[in-house]
Amino acid sequence: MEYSPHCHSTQPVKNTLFVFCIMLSLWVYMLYCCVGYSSTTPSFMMEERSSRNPLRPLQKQDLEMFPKSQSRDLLNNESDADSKGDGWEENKGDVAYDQDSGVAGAPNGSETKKLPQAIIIGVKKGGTRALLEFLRLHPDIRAVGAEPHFFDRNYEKGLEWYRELMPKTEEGQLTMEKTPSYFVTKEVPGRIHAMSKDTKLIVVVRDPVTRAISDYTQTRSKKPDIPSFESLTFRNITANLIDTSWSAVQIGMYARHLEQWLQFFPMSQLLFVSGERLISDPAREMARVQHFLGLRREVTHKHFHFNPAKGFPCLKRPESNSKPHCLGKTKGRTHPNIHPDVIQRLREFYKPFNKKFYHMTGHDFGWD
Ligand SMILES: Nc1ncnc2c1ncn2[C@@H]1O[C@H](COP(=O)(O)OS(=O)(=O)O)[C@@H](OP(=O)(O)O)[C@H]1O
Repeated sequence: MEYSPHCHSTQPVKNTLFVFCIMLSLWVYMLYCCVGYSSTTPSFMMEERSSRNPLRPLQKQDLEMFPKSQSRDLLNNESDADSKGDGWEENKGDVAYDQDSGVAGAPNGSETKKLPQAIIIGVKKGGTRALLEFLRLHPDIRAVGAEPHFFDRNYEKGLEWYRELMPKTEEGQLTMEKTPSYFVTKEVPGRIHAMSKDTKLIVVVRDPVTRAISDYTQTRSKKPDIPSFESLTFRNITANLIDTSWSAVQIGMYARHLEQWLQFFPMSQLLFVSGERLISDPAREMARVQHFLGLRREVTHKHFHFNPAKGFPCLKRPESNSKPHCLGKTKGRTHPNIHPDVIQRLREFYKPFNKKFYHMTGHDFGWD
């Protein structure tokens, strides 16, 4: 056998090649792992979401619609529990009232998402949630449960973004939403008019003094250390000067805000619902609202059951024996006792605004 020097000289090359191959395999394996990990990241997010809502994967709009911090005004513009659509206390899992879930009345092919034809534009703490939930009993109304805040906080997202938030409707059904801050936001009337000059506007109004206390009570429930209602009410207590820059006071100057709306809409397109009567005689107030919306009177006294312990009407389904459904704990909070002199001073302050408001609307709400 012939000895080959060539054979000896190729051995180191083979070794180097072998090491190179192993390193290359390791490198490819590591690369594969990295790509594999990043592709699983979104599905982790979906899993987390789907454990809470098995019907729908996480969507971009879920992250954008209610940014964590919406706070602007330390004392009043805090993100409200109601913004998320704080519904009925006892109907968790009750599909009959849950229009957003897509479970009740499964959509058929003819359903589409439309921009709202009617909007509850205010006022904060007026009883807007109760009104929206009462309206949702009507078969010809579909409403988004959460407050979209499109015309005041999300306008730059565009009308398509807004339309996407709406529930699907069939021909002849009305689309609605409620965002109580619209009534007091200067830019909103013009923006709603630009969407549709025919939009019907509903305002639930309540005695401005009680409304201010309700507003303060809500803020204090989240920030217990805020100053007293009395001290926030006055700009200068010795001069007896009311602080009109405090939004709890400012929102109740209804006549001022209404003037802004009347620059864009005729009075006939606005309906003022009494927050007080929505509690004492909900069926009558609902008859007015349904008439204004051009709908059959479907929601009637049969749907309401007054709960004496809560002091509010709750909803019942006339056709069933199930327990009436009441609004959740964030509605009907106990108000703090306010010094009677401060109440009296606020009453004097609001008197001219109320008088003007009664005159403008042609309706005495009986707050004075
Ligand atoms: N049926 C029924 N059940 C419970 N609560 C009712 C009802 N009807 C009207 N109200 C009154 O609604 C007040 C809250 O108003 P809003 O829903 O407009 O508040 S919010 O602006 O959306 O946070 C809330 O105010 P507070 O009592 O001050 O909490 C209620 O008085």
